[in-house]
Amino acid sequence: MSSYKASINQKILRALKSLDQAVAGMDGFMDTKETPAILQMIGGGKQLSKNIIVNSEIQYLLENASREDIALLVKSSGYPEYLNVDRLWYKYRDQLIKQVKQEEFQYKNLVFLNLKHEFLAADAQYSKLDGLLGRSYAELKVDFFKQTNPITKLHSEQIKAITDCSHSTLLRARAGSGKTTVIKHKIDFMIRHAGLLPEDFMVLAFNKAAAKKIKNDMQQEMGHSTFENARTFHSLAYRIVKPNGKKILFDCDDGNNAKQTELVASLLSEKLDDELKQQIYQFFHAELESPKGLLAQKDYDALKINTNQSTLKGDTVKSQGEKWIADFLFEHGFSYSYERCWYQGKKGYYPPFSLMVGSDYHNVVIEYWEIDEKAPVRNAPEYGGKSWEQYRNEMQRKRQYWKNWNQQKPRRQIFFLEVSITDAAKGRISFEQILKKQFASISVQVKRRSNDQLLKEVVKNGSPKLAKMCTQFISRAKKAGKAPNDIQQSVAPKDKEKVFVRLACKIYQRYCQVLLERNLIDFDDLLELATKKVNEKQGEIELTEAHEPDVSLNQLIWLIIDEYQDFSVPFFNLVKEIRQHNPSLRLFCVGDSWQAINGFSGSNLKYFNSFEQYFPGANLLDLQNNYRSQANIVEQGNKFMVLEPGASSVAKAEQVRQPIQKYYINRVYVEQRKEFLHEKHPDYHFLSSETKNGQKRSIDSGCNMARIFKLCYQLMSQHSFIDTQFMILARSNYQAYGYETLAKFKQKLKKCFGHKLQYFNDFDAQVECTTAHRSKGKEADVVILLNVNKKHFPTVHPDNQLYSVLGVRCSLTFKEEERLFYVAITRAKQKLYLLTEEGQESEFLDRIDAYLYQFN
Ligand SMILES: Nc1ncnc2c1ncn2[C@@H]1O[C@H](COP(=O)(O)OP(=O)(O)OP(=O)(O)O)[C@@H](O)[C@H]1O
Repeated sequence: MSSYKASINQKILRALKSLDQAVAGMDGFMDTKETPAILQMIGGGKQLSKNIIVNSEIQYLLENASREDIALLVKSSGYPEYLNVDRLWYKYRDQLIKQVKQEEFQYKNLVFLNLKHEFLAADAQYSKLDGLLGRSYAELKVDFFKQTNPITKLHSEQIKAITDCSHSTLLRARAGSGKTTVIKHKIDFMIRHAGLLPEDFMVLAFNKAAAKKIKNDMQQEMGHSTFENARTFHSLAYRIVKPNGKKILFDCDDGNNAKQTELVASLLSEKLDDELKQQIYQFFHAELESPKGLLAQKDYDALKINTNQSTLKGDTVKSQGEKWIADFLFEHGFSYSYERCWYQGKKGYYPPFSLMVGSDYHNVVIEYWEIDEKAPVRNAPEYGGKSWEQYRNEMQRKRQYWKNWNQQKPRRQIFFLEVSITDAAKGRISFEQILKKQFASISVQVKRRSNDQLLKEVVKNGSPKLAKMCTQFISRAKKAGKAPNDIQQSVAPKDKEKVFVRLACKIYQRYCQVLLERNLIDFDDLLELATKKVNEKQGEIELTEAHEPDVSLNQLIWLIIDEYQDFSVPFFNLVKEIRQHNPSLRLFCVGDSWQAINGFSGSNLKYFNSFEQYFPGANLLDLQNNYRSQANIVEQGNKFMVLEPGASSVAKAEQVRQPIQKYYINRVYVEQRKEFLHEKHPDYHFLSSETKNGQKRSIDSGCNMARIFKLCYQLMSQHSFIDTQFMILARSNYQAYGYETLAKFKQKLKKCFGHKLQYFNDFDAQVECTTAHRSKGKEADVVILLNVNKKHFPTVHPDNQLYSVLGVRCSLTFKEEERLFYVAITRAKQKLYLLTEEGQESEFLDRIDAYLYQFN
């Protein structure tokens, strides 16, 4: 018999004995030494009827055992024969239930009375009773909450978390399950029932906006006007360190490291000897090594499909072959447009390179083919989802397109040059010779620009990017506790990575020196200094500013951490140090392992997955329901993450089930023919132009942005402008042309609505344009996700390979991209639109049910 079953049987027998005696009219008894103490506890000083304990056992029996079970058990256990099970069962059952209910009611009232007056003290006592009583104490607290908040809409699973008082708790829950809601109600509840003050709590959020929202909601929604203490880790560290005299190297405590990047950029330019210039050139010239063999096949495939190569000019292209062409053109002074749109009917065709050679219009087009047409073995392009035959047919169509073009436009001839993987097979030098011959065949002589000129331009174009990469390198190295020398001594990386690591270490060394010389500290230093100071002062640290209520680290009662899945080494060290000196500080962490998306800033899921290891004796709680989104969105989110460990979510929101809609952006037609366009034309607002020297010219050739604006406009117009909240999400801030920030994108989108703008209640408040990363914790009725294309979702940035000495792995990056997509799609309450391009669909789209729609 399993030990579980044995313990149940024992419980039944014990209850049976009590039942027997209760029926015999005896006062209930319990042969345990603890009894008086327990009764004392429940009664809060008063002695309660012993029957309460006994009755809870009887109730257990009545609820858990059938008559047959009992008879069997009695027989097998050699229980006194005078016990007549039938008599007990039928004659006294109802009477006993009534009695039990009545006594339970009294008991509950007493417990509630104590909880009401002194929740924490009572809780400390009662929590020990769990297991001895008929039902769990946590459930009893849920009843208490409901009695004191009769009109609450909160679910029992949420109330359990709200009333939980464990020393360390991790609340695990998926998107939209009400984690933030629990935090707010927990503080509110404890203020009302545990006699705590707003300043007894500190909430740590992962960005400034989230901290501000919690603070505002606590003040306005929950009515605790003096609640101030919701902040980011960096703000906490700042308040601990109070770095008088030292200047802090950041703009805000929001992970925005613009000032740090600026400093690194200045170091890059001030130390620019010839050797460094050469190294920078070498870095941008080298292509990323294929990590085949170092990665599992699946990860390698994902990397190949989803990575770009950066070029000497500073843009990104899709393959190594394209990079070689781009660099060749750059080194030989050709300016090119990458993936310019040429129309095939209403559909766009985007050959990789369009050039103007000795002409004022694009007259040379270069294609790079990813198959070997002549090889006997018909290998399909390695990645791209097309068979050899499909690819070949497409090549033929494209060739025909240029033939037709030249026949139809004899005065605007296009030279169509083709190179392929066959030409690339013998390496870069041989490939460049072939390109030279191609140009010679159309009578264009090519000449390499001077070294000086090339170095100057590459350094100028590449420095901003390199500065960002070095900043990232420095920050990762610091978080990993590695000094420049440690890194240089570790295993030598390969080629491009080697050039980068050498360069980055040089800058890192200089960066540390400059910080010392200029008395500066950065984000990472700040957290380290904070931990040291808590140690030195043994936690006796005041956090407050003039107008705020006093908050001292050692007097805090509850530390609440939101988005705990993004916890990192420096955060853990700081929390551990604070608790060292305030050991009774309760820790309540909430998070979702499916939403861990901050690996790039050093967060590590180990703190979430092994919570009990880091906080021994911890209590783990779960929320299963999703209250935000309509059922289909919840189910598609679950489906997308099906291979990830952990429970999925159950839809609870009462909204109409609707399909997820997918749109091809390249099927949106925007009128751009001058003869049809005038200010009143409906498409006019979607186009973008700039005026230079009095001349108006389009900045959106191919109307790539116009299509996005038009589709967003059309989709948003399906909903009420008065009260709908819209969220437009992009993988990164960069869009295109003049819309290099999402703020600018929003300004333009606003203009697209023309006179219809008046129908919005407040366009700026109702429409949010942001990145998938920044959308975490937010929600909207309607979400439009842009660019659900290859190389965007997922963006497995090839640069990640450059940080492998610091433990960064492509496979981990890919997982993080999946989680980012999950975050993005689960922001939607009612409607989710996914915008993609035909032929460029993200592989993520295959993993959810999204249906293709189109506007006419
Ligand atoms: N019991 C409930 N009944 C109805 N709505 C609820 C309930 N709990 C939370 N909500 C609502 O569900 C939505 C999601 O809640 P909340 O933002 O707290 O979830 P979350 O777990 O923090 O989400 P995420 O992790 O995705 O940021 C909010 O609109 C909130 O008001």
